[in-house]
Amino acid sequence: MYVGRFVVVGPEGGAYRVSSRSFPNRKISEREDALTVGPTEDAPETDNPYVAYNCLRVVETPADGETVAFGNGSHVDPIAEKLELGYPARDALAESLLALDYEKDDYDTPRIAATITDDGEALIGTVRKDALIVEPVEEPTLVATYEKDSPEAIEFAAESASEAAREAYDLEFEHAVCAAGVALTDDGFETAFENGE
Ligand SMILES: NC(=O)c1ncn([C@@H]2O[C@H](COP(=O)(O)O)[C@@H](O)[C@H]2O)c1NC=O
Repeated sequence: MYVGRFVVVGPEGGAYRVSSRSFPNRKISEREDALTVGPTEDAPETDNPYVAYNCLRVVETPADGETVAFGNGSHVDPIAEKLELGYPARDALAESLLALDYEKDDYDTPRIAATITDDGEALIGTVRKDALIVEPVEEPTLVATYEKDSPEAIEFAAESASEAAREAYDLEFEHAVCAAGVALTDDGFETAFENGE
């Protein structure tokens, strides 16, 4: 089954996977406190505005905590910036998803996102053409751009960021390209990525 991009999130960590039929020549790289999706050296040029973006950011909040935000597009930046300003995660997700709205491409591709605070409060969200959903999760939960476009529980056993990236990459959905993983540890959030090399 092809579900496009997806996030998995639970109170202890999560992952974001790029699956793509149209733009498979992409990889994740690390830049300061962000993981970024971008083209590989051999990727054909494109003017599609939706295929290069920060997919995961760890930010410090005014309350001296850390929160991680991840998702499938440019909305990850305003979510992270609002968290840095002290917005509740629910509001940062809802406002940013609604402001940018679903993608104006041939598929009306939904925007999907998740946040986890360092006290283990996890939220999942999506904005589709017909809905805005932001809800708390207590167990690993998946939302994807296509087919599985409402949050649903999923078995996800990863116990570290690199295991999360690997497990998301290996999930039985078609056209895996790359994946980012995050895990909450005693020292804060650790992140990792998997480019299938
Ligand atoms: N975030 C991404 O990595 C991403 N990759 C592709 N898209 C959008 O989704 C459309 C369909 O892509 P695909 O056939 O690879 O699933 C693309 O034309 C593009 O507008 C994306 N936008 C949202 O998921």
